[in-house]
Amino acid sequence: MVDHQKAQQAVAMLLEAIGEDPSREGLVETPARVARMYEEVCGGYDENAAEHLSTTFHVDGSEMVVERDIRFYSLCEHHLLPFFGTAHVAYIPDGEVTGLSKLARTVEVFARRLQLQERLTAQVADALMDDLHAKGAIVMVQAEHMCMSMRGVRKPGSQTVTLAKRGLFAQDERLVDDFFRMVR
Ligand SMILES: Nc1nc2c(ncn2[C@@H]2O[C@H](COP(=O)(O)OP(=O)(O)OP(=O)(O)O)[C@@H](O)[C@H]2O)c(=O)[nH]1
Ligand SMILES: [Zn+2]
Repeated sequence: MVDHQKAQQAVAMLLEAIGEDPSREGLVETPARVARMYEEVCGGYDENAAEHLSTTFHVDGSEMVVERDIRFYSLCEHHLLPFFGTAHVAYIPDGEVTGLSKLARTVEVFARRLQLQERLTAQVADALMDDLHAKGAIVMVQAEHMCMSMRGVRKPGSQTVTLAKRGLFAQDERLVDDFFRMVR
């Protein structure tokens, strides 16, 4: 939960710090709006991947399940600027599959926080292993970081690609190749 009073004070101070007048008409409501925005974009702190992944269905086989092109928005913890792109998530079930939407929900749980792309990628893979008890999990994230596009090194369009492999995917390169074929 966001402390709205604290967030509003902080935003008002930031507006003053950049030379703005927080009391001018267009800005009067801004601290409250920004506090509400953080409630939404950092809502993942109040959520638990294990709850989403507890919706399961029995299956006989253990074939790979892939959910690809899951669009997400997150915030980089260094600059508080967005990074956004797509996640491809796959796992090898151990008798239980989860609802398809729960894979995207798991991405949301970890994206709606202050993040590093590497940690986001790893946390989704770890949740599939720990909470869904998958035999293997693999997560590939491709994203553009606004802190590299609109400021700093100013390289719009460059994409950061991260990969996390767990369980069977860490042991068998052929499974990784299958995954890459399926998400291409
Ligand atoms: N590994 C990693 N780095 C990130 C991520 N998001 C932003 N960064 C980087 O974090 C670094 C912070 O570097 P610093 O030198 O402390 O900060 P800075 O002076 O603002 O750096 P510049 O962005 O190079 O101007 C930068 O290189 C960013 O590109 C991420 O998700 N993962
Ligand atoms: Zn950044």
